[in-house]
Amino acid sequence: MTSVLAPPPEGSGLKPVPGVPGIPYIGNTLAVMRHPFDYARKRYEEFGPVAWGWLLGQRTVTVQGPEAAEVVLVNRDKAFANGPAWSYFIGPFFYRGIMLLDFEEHLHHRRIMQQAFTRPRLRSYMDAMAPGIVTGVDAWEPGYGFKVYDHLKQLTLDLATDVFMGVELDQAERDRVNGAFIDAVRAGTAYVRFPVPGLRWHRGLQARKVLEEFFHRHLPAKRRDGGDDLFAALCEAETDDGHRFTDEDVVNHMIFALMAAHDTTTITLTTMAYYLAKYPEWQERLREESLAPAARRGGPGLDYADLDALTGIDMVMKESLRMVAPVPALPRKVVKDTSILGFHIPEGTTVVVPTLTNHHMAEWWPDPERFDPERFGGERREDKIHKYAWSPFGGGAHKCIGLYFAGMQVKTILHQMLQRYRWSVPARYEWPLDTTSLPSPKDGLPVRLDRLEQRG
Ligand code: HEM
Repeated sequence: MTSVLAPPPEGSGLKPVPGVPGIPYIGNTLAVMRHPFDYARKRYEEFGPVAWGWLLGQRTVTVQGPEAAEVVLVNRDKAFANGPAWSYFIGPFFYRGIMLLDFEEHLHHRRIMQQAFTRPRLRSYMDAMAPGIVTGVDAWEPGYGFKVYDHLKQLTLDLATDVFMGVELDQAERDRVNGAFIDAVRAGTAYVRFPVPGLRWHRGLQARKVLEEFFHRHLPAKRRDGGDDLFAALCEAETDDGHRFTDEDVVNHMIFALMAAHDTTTITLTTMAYYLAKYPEWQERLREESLAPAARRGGPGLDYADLDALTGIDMVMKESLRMVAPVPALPRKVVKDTSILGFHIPEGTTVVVPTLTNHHMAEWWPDPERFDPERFGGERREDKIHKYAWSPFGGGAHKCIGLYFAGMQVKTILHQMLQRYRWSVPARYEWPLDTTSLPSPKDGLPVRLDRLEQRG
């Protein structure tokens, strides 16, 4: 039954937010998680861009389309806060990560962190990352049933240890830290959200302790010796007016950055691999493009300067991020009464920008279910229809600080995959995408992987 979220203040001229809330607390959570696209479409047809319902135990307003996304993400009114919204999911494990800070404090940290993502820094991360990518991809064993998602997840995790931490670890310590990191990430999606020994939430809390102890132990040497890794960069980062991170800040930001970078990059690469398997003509086109810098230089490597020339990979990456946004929804808590597109939004409400489904709205994207990288190319540039139509990296003050890093890492890995292997899936294969947490293929994306003879 339709009901309104809250009556707008008299004389405000605002409209109440409509919706079908469902059973209190439970609401439509299962439908949203299992069938996000159908659910979003139906809701939009019935209520338009702003509607409410119970979601994950909270009164939640979901805003659809780029116009409403812009209001929330740009946040001119400072009415939408990240910390209280994201903390509900990941707070105990990613405590004081930059995405969980707000307003002045967030800006202060962001200005310092920006120093770790400058062009020269990115260039040196890329140099540090390249050998690990070559070795990691080259070690894959061709054959049938090669699980792309699982292998990419392992590769990006190994790279995170090298490029993010820059600490020499023996295998046992590497496994211990990687295991703790995986437990911390998993804990966010625990059903039992309090510490019962042996269950996810408890393991997440234990993992947080392991990670804190690890980074604190290595911090003095990092501060002293520096390096080409993100850990060193955060230790050294300093704004023009002399602000730096404390030891606590560095540890909190490292733990958060590992999480922010790992699954997102893995999902992007897996989606690209999936569509390139389904559309072999695109795979061949990208392979030719990838072989060009290799032929020029006489080796399979890639320079930072080569990245811009990989226009096909860039279009496929953008289209893959449109088809499957790795961060499917951006939650915010309303910290003072405000409005979105003329609707009254009371303090205390949770607001969600559903990036995953926004990218499939027929109102903004022609033939949205079609994989069509050319929509990002030449004259078409369909993303230009609205600044927030394509927003896999979010927007506003919290826009992904690692987006260039992500582009660099994704393109470098794909470049190596294209030169070494051809991969394919059976003609009618459709991947079973799990959307109950961050999107990922339930079957790990099994492909037939064939090794190519190296040219050049
Ligand atoms: C394709 C890969 C990636 C995607 C799709 C992605 C997506 C996002 C999104 C949507 C946000 C904004 C969340 C919000 O507004 O609530 C975000 C924030 C962030 N991302 Fe990424 N990300 C990616 C890769 C990375 C990488 C590689 C790094 C680090 C090297 C990174 C570090 C961060 C950080 C630190 C924030 C918080 C920024 C802030 O709050 O100021 N991300 N990311």
